[in-house]
Amino acid sequence: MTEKLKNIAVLTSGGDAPGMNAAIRAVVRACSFYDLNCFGVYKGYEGLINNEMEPLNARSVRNIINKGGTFLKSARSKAFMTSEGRKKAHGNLIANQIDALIVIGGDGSFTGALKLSEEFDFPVIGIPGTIDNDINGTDYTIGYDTALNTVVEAIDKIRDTASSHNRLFLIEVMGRDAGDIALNAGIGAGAEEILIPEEDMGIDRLIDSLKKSKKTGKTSSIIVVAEGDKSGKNIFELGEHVEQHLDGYEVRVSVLGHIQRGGAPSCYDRVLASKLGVGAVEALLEGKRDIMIGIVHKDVTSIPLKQALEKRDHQHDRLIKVADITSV
Ligand SMILES: Nc1ncnc2c1ncn2[C@@H]1O[C@H](COP(=O)(O)OP(=O)(O)O)[C@@H](O)[C@H]1O
Ligand SMILES: O=P(O)(O)OC[C@H]1O[C@](O)(COP(=O)(O)O)[C@@H](O)[C@@H]1O
Ligand SMILES: [Mg+2]
Repeated sequence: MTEKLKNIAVLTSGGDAPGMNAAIRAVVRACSFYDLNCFGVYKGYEGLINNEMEPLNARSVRNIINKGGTFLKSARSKAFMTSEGRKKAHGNLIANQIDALIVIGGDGSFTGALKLSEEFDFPVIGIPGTIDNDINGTDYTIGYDTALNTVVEAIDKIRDTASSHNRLFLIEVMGRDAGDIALNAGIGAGAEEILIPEEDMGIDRLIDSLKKSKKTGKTSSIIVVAEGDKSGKNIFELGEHVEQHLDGYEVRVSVLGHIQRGGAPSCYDRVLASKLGVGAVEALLEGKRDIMIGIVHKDVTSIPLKQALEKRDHQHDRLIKVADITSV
């Protein structure tokens, strides 16, 4: 593909993540460096279907490395889930003489990109951008580090109230299917208990554990609950259950919500995004396609996009033990 590679398109898709702008910037500037044309597609796959794209040059991406969100905007596109939608999207790529598409997004976006490649033999590259960190084959996804820092900062603040009022707080963090944010931010913020989607702790064990830690002299407690936890109760029901079964604490529930997705990216996310953006363009120049560019032990790596969507070995066990030990 190297000889005919001339025009690259880039889009951001799915939930926005801090560092997406830095990734777009790196893609655009790598194109400029290697003398390729870069087109920015607005609103993810929705914009691809509606032909909302324009050329970007090195100056189009000035002053965005420090900004959260994505200036290309993002979308969850229902139309792209249909074969008619994807046909339209492909038609627009061809009409604009695009040779390859770089998709910055999460597992859903990669599934869509893979369909584009399989159905129309169109070259795609994925860059993992999601706060969830739920992608196989990369140690980190863009936005995850920033989200962790945001969550820890928020929990630190809630801890002030928890300890001043001898309260137990249940704090819901994002992560529909992945417990990475809950587990890591939970350990970082010193939570007593952490509930994640990958492991059902069971409500009885939770109550027992809270009773035990109360006996050791704790006067307040923080329970971090991932959005997708498998306790079978939503966080408010869980709060009521805990209040009914545990003496001596007032219980409060706090749902952190979308503050976790916003804000200036951390330095780690900016550097990660820059490495992956450059890596994506260089991979295309090397003739690679249908891969995800990731980071493994500090090295920029590539794996087939299909593999990026496989169930990952999240290695939560060690962290769960660390959480148990450090919250004793
Ligand atoms: N099975 C699928 N087939 C085609 N497109 C998909 C599929 N799953 C997701 N997509 C596209 O990718 C978009 C983003 O996926 P989503 O799961 O919302 O976010 P993320 O990429 O962050 O996981 C969806 O809105 C849809 O347009
Ligand atoms: O913003 P929305 O549409 O409510 O989506 C919320 C979901 O988006 C996320 O923040 C990010 O998920 P994706 O990266 O898969 O889009 C999840 O943690 C959360 O469940
Ligand atoms: Mg996802």
